[in-house]
Amino acid sequence: MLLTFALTVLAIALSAIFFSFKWTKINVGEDTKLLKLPLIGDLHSSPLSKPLQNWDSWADANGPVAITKLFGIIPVVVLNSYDAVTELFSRRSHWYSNRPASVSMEMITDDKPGKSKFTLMHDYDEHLKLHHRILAPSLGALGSPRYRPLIALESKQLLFDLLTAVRTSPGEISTHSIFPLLERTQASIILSLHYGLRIPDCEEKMLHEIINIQTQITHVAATPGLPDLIPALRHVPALLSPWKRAADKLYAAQVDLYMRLFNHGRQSPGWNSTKQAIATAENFAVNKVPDIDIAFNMATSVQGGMETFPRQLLWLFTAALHNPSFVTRAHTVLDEVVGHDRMPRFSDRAELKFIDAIANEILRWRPIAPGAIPRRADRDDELDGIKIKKGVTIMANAWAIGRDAKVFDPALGGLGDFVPERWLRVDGNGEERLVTELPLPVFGQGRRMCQGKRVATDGLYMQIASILWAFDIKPVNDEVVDPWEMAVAGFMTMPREVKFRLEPRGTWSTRIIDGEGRNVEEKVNRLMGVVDGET
Ligand code: HEM
Repeated sequence: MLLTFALTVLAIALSAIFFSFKWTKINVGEDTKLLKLPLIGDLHSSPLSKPLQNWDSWADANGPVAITKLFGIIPVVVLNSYDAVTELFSRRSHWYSNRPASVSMEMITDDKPGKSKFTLMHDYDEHLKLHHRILAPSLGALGSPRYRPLIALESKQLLFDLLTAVRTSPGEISTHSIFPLLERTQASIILSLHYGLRIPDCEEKMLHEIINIQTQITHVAATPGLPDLIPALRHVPALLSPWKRAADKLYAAQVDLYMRLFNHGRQSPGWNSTKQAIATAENFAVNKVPDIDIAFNMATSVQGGMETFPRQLLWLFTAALHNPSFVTRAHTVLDEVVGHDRMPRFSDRAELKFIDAIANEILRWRPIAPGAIPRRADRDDELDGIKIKKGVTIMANAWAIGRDAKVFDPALGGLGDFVPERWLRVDGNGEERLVTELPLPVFGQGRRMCQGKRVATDGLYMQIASILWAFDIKPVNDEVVDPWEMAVAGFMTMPREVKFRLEPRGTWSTRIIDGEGRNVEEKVNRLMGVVDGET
């Protein structure tokens, strides 16, 4: 009891110091050092509205492996080159496949150190391997193509929703106003496939319930709290600990939501990832996997797919306003391959390499998680003469790796510029091919890399092809867009609000969208194996 009391007093004192420090920093003006990005924080002194502006010069000055101290106390190793990240996360993956300890993430899933129910934060042990195995049949090379028909149908509704927005309030189109439409599209794809749960419109109550929980979790993951600084605080009982009370409340809300979703998946007609996960767990696990464990495994995947994708796609509009020449080329290619009588399809993909080149360039140029999701070193090590201490946090700088001149040839276009052509090569037969050997660092690397990469790249192909087939993206009043302007959301960066004009490319495109973009629900139900009249 005495220990508890002492800890609480210490915590309150530290909390006061911590928050007064944060408050003072935040109120000193735009261009001073501020807490902006998780981990990257204020290391590189960029202005608040352009949080990555000085990140390139910081990485250049500090070399491929940089050791820095967050708040002057917490050491962080930043990997700024593809060679460095490949050496540690792929070749030495045995010691670099765990996340830094996150007491808060363990508290909000009511679990022990390294055992967060959230797959993303769990240590790489037999249990996590089982989680990966459970997801693989849905998200891996064999499973992910199942998503394509659904991605294609939801992209049709996306065009219909965008057209409706243009018709109802043409002057209001902006990255902020269309974000909910992109968010609905991705949520519907991911939730239909995980639980057989379609999201027909942006107002759907369940959509907002899920987003609300996800936002709270990302906030906890990206903003270390006092129990992360003083792990013993996790043992203070709820009665005395505001952190424990808040964590218990969030855990209870998650259990309630994830179990409802899990049961929906189990009971829905037709195939979905929940049913697949239950079957895989029965086949491979030595002991029965508790439902709650599978429910959190699904929820991690859902959050991975929903939070990232729409923010990444939003950069398409900024890129188009900043560098319209690629849109002109995309229109020419789409007109040749798809024409004006139908929407783009997955079967066009081999001839629409330029669309995949645009998708890859968006992921390279503006990786939404510029510092990826951090790892921890599990032994004392050394790289390029830099000593890495066991337990230290390691960050793969996806932003810098996408600008690594040893990997991406600057002769094909400035590495800070948006140049989709760098992803195309003419082979020995004179055929243009998509370059697949270059890395996409935004998905991470090694054993903990993104499990949903295929679903994400398939979605980008189809949604970019559909949007550019249907619309022209033009500036309002010749306004010049500054692509350095970004907002920070958890571990992610997204474009600041930009107004633009979304112009249908012709009556042919509006006619087809009006015809095919309505009543997607019925087709999705058929696809998902829902008998007419049932849901
Ligand atoms: C543009 C879209 C996406 C981006 C940028 C992205 C990015 C990431 C990153 C950076 C990681 C951590 C990688 C590492 O530590 O090396 C990750 C992990 C993960 N992602 Fe994604 N992701 C995307 C889409 C998706 C989708 C569509 C799904 C599923 C449907 C998904 C599921 C997951 C899962 C389950 C993990 C956890 C892997 C682990 O910790 O072992 N992601 N993602």
